[in-house]
Amino acid sequence: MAVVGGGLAGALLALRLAAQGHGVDVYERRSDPRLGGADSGRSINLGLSKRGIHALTEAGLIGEVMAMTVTMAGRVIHAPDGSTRFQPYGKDRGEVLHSIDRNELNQLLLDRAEAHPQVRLHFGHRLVGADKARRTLEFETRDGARVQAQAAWVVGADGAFSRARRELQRGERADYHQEYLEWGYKELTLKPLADGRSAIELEALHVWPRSHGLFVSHPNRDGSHTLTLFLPFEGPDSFATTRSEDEVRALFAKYFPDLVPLLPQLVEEWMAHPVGALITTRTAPWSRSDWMVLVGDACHAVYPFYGQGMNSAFEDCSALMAALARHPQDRAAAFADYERSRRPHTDTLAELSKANFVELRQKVQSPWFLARKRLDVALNRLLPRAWLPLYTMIAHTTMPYGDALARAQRQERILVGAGVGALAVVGLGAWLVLAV
Ligand SMILES: Cc1cc2nc3c(=O)[nH]c(=O)nc-3n(C[C@H](O)[C@H](O)[C@H](O)COP(=O)(O)OP(=O)(O)OC[C@H]3O[C@@H](n4cnc5c(N)ncnc54)[C@H](O)[C@@H]3O)c2cc1C
Ligand SMILES: NC(=O)C1=CN([C@@H]2O[C@H](COP(=O)(O)OP(=O)(O)OC[C@H]3O[C@@H](n4cnc5c(N)ncnc54)[C@H](OP(=O)(O)O)[C@@H]3O)[C@@H](O)[C@H]2O)C=CC1
Ligand SMILES: Nc1ccccc1C(=O)C[C@H](N)C(=O)O
Repeated sequence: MAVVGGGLAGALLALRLAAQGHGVDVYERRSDPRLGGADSGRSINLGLSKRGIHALTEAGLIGEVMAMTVTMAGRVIHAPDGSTRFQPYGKDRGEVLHSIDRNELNQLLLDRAEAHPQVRLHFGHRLVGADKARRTLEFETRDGARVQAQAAWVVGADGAFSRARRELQRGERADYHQEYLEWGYKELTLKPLADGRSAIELEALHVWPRSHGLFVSHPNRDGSHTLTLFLPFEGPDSFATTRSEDEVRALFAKYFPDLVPLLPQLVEEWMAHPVGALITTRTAPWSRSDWMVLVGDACHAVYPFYGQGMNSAFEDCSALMAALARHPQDRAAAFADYERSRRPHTDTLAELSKANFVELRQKVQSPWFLARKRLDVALNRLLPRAWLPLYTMIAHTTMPYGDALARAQRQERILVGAGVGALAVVGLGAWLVLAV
């Protein structure tokens, strides 16, 4: 069988399938990232949380992966006046996120996959076509040659701009919805101090929320942080209007003055680094007969603001493996079962990811929002089984995303009901006092 895409989900799934006895050919468009080189990917680092941890545990890799991470105990919010405020990610040190370099993680997964005798990796192979009737895939290699491969069945794990999805849907009654965010992103590096210490709190995700831009940073083990600036593509103070050195300096002086002394290479990095686009996709079906099935961003790309893209892609691998185990004799039924049980929840994740953009940009500075967060954590400490904040359920449990949202909405209704009740009691009390 074949896996298209040797990224995060593709490499993990290859390993899991090989462990079940499948012979797996992995086709990856890039050259081998372990050899370095220009197209070995960007330096994005990612927040690993419970769902990803669970899937990596199933694959027996969690020990090695954890050794590559930096703990993020909470968010540090940087206000425009330079003051900071810490918001923990959960009720205790067990409820944290883990920052990991995507390239390092990908390389580890590829190493482990390649070490399995049942796995063969083919780099520099870009999927360009598929013949569903003949069960063949067509790839373009680095030198522009076309090669064909026969595959008993195929997993499309080729990311947000998936070619496998396009091929799966060709000539079918299929849905595809893609939404672009009007904001793009650019990565910058906040280097460690001369003595190797981090210039800002290491064990946290940092956020600089502004009306017109948002910086988020993930820590690295060497004390540096990868900063991601989210900014509108067009309009005033946008990527379109920030092109010259003076424009870059002016943007930072206006919105992020506290970052300027920490980024001596700001202008050089700004000029050298690309602006990335962000999309949300929804698609159906996720599979075709017993031949092809999609996982990860290929079937549900989400905005990165909840930090769940990779985690949900890894969770897909677990869900697909479980569905295959439930239907050992009927792969088509396994694919359909996987999609049925999973798609409503990844649809919910897409909405949650959009909502967290608003939370990070606007809400995190509101006193009302912060009080509400604190109440959530306090109730969770008091009633650890009965009361679970939404963030806790998404980041620190494997509860299906849709169930987590429904439960959070029920809790919200209880809180509103209790608030209205409390107000009514106070009001009644006041009336009685006045009436006597
Ligand atoms: C700025 C940013 C921050 C993020 N932060 C987080 C975070 O904190 N936590 C989190 O969980 N997620 C995060 N994500 C999301 C995460 O990166 C993705 O969800 C994750 O990489 C998806 O994994 P995947 O295996 O589905 O796809 P990918 O990891 O993209 O792998 C797809 C692979 O397929 C290959 N490929 C593509 N086309 C072809 C083709 N035609 N033929 C062969 N191979 C092909 C690609 O080269 C790639 O290697 C973030 C994303 C961004 C952009
Ligand atoms: N949800 C999201 O919005 C995002 C998710 N991601 C995820 O992270 C993964 C890796 O990220 P990264 O290495 O930065 O990926 P890139 O942004 O470098 O994209 C990888 C490839 O996808 C194709 N591509 C990029 N943008 C578009 C577009 N607008 N329309 C069509 N094709 C496009 C290009 O292929 P070609 O050169 O052949 O044209 C590009 O080389 C992605 O595969 C994706 O799954 C990444 C960015 C955004
Ligand atoms: N990975 C990201 C990339 C960009 C923006 C935010 C994130 C986050 O993970 C935010 C985190 N989940 C938070 O809620 O604080």
